[in-house]
Amino acid sequence: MESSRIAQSIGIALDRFIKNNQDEFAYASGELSQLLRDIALASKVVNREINKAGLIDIMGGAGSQNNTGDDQQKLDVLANIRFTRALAKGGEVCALISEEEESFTDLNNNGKYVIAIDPLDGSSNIDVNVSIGTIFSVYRRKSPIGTPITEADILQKGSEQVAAGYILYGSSTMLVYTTGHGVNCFTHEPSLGEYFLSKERLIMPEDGRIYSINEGSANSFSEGVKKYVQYCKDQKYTARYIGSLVADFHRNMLKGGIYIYPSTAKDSNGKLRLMYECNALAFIAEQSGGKATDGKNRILDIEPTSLHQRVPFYVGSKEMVEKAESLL
Ligand SMILES: O=P(O)(O)OC[C@H]1O[C@](O)(COP(=O)(O)O)[C@@H](O)[C@@H]1O
Ligand SMILES: [Mg+2]
Ligand SMILES: [Mg+2]
Repeated sequence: MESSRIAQSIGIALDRFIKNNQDEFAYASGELSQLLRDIALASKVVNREINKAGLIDIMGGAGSQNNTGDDQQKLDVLANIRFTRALAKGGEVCALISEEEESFTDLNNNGKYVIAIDPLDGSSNIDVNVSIGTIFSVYRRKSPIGTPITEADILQKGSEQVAAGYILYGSSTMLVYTTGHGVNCFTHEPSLGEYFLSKERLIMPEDGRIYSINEGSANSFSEGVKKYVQYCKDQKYTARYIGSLVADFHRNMLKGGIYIYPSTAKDSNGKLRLMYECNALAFIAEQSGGKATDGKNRILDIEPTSLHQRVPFYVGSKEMVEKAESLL
């Protein structure tokens, strides 16, 4: 009796869900389904390694820097290898843009999709056992199959995404994604080694009472940002900042809140990268009823000019983002 109740209580498995919803995909011919499965598989391998962090030698710096000047952590490099390998083997992806690689990587010339990925998000939290993540965006290639990858394939606006998602390696491991038909969340069941649907067509609260911003840089915030932070305090909102974008975003999407990484004196365009952090979360935010801008412009309308460009990021509950914009 007990096992059937547990079986009943566990939602539908990711594979089955992808299959059942395949017709919703643009160009539904199975490749995008396979690609999502490849990402899920790689995330399980990375998850297993993260769970053993501290026991196996994956803590600490890798002794190298990536092209946005961040010190690479061993797990940044390892996660990058795992996802690159899984997508190369899967065969659906022609080019991969990664935070950890200077330029894009050619994978399968007959692949129909281009992926932009932040293999490990929240690197500063790896060694201290705080939630971290992976972020990915999926685009259709523009150039004919079998021909060389072009700039048009690589530098696409966020509004061109056919799918986007993230994996949150937290108290439980979750895969959250959209293909433009709402946002669905899957939770990893360790003993079965499979993802199961835990939240379907998730809706972000229109308003909220949580604000997430690194006030350590407050001295270099613009007057508008200072005004909005003060407004949040006057409203007695709760300040929450994990320092892992995926984790802060996920909490605010469930509870209602706003995450802000503004331009600062140090980074006039903020810190976060358009192609493999902001576009994916902007797509998910909008698909769950939220909003994502750079303070003025819709993130998904920003024309990318380089692989690793940064943008100021205001994302979360619609009314909170609009309030922030009104004070900027
Ligand atoms: O320490 P800061 O300046 O607040 O920055 C934290 C932000 O930087 C990031 O760690 C950047 O991402 P990466 O770890 O992938 O480089 C975000 O996850 C996080 O929100
Ligand atoms: Mg990141
Ligand atoms: Mg990263």
